[in-house]
Amino acid sequence: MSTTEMKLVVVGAAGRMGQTLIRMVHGMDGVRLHAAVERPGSPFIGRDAGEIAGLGPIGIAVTDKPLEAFVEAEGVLDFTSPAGTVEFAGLAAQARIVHVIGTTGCGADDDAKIRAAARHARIVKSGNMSLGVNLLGVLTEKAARALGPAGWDIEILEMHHKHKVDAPSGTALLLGEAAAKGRSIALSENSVRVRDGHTGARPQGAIGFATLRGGSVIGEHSVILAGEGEQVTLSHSATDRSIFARGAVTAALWARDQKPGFYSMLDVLGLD
Ligand SMILES: NC(=O)C1=CN([C@@H]2O[C@H](COP(=O)(O)OP(=O)(O)OC[C@H]3O[C@@H](n4cnc5c(N)ncnc54)[C@H](OP(=O)(O)O)[C@@H]3O)[C@@H](O)[C@H]2O)C=CC1
Ligand SMILES: O=C(O)C1=N[C@H](C(=O)O)C[C@H](O)C1
Repeated sequence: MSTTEMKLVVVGAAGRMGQTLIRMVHGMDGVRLHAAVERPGSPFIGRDAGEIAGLGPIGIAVTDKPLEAFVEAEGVLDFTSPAGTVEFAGLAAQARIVHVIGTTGCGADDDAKIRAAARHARIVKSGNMSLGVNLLGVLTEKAARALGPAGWDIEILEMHHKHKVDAPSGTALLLGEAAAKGRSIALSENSVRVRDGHTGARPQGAIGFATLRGGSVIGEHSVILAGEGEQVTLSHSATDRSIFARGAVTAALWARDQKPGFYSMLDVLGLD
């Protein structure tokens, strides 16, 4: 068990999650902000990370040199974009450090590269870092298993702020995977992600997704289990982004003492 403060780098430091992470790392025991990174050409390069996050100056200027930041650090907190995350995973592997990935919308090629980086980096990746959503995933798996493969239809509904660029959300997909696991089926072969026009009747056993976007909603997710004459809804509401940042820092501290590999928040939280 490590006893010194863990030195963490926040990438995407000026983003919604980047700023939340800087405030969380600044206020938490056992961790210290080592560096803050944005892409070359960003107007935030050279500015004080604390000022951007609303803390006032903390003496850490935002840099566009991630590898220089990583080699002297122990972990990186990454809520950026799929392309950024693939690049940062390679650099975290070179630096042999922890890489906590909250970025959503990664494709199969991105995920293959991230898993390759996990030969040398300790990577924790999850579509949602909050305790509540990971508990909801466990409950969804149990409910899907208990209700059996047919008879009850599963629909996953999510709503997020108008700036979100990927759909369905990483959380919706995490919940879909949990439902599929409970039913012992592959989500990729049993999901309906879009409906429009004359769709025909609902395929039996499908897991459906519906996406809403608008305003400043941080994250709303419902798993609707629809039977004949009755319906069960399991849901989670995020009211503050600090739930994701707290989970990410918890994951970094946990991964510090693990072997290189690819882990999820279920491993971190002991829920698997
Ligand atoms: N797993 C979880 O618990 C959560 C996951 N998320 C996910 O985190 C991601 C970020 O969300 P959010 O903070 O709202 O988004 P923002 O757009 O507010 O922030 C993203 C930041 O990352 C920067 N960035 C993107 N690509 C790169 C790159 N290649 N190199 C360096 N910096 C880069 C952006 O810079 P620029 O503006 O220049 O592109 C921006 O500053 C999304 O994928 C979102 O779904 C969000 C909340 C919780
Ligand atoms: O983009 C967001 O904001 C969020 N993204 C994650 C997702 O795609 O599920 C997690 C959270 O819901 C907020």
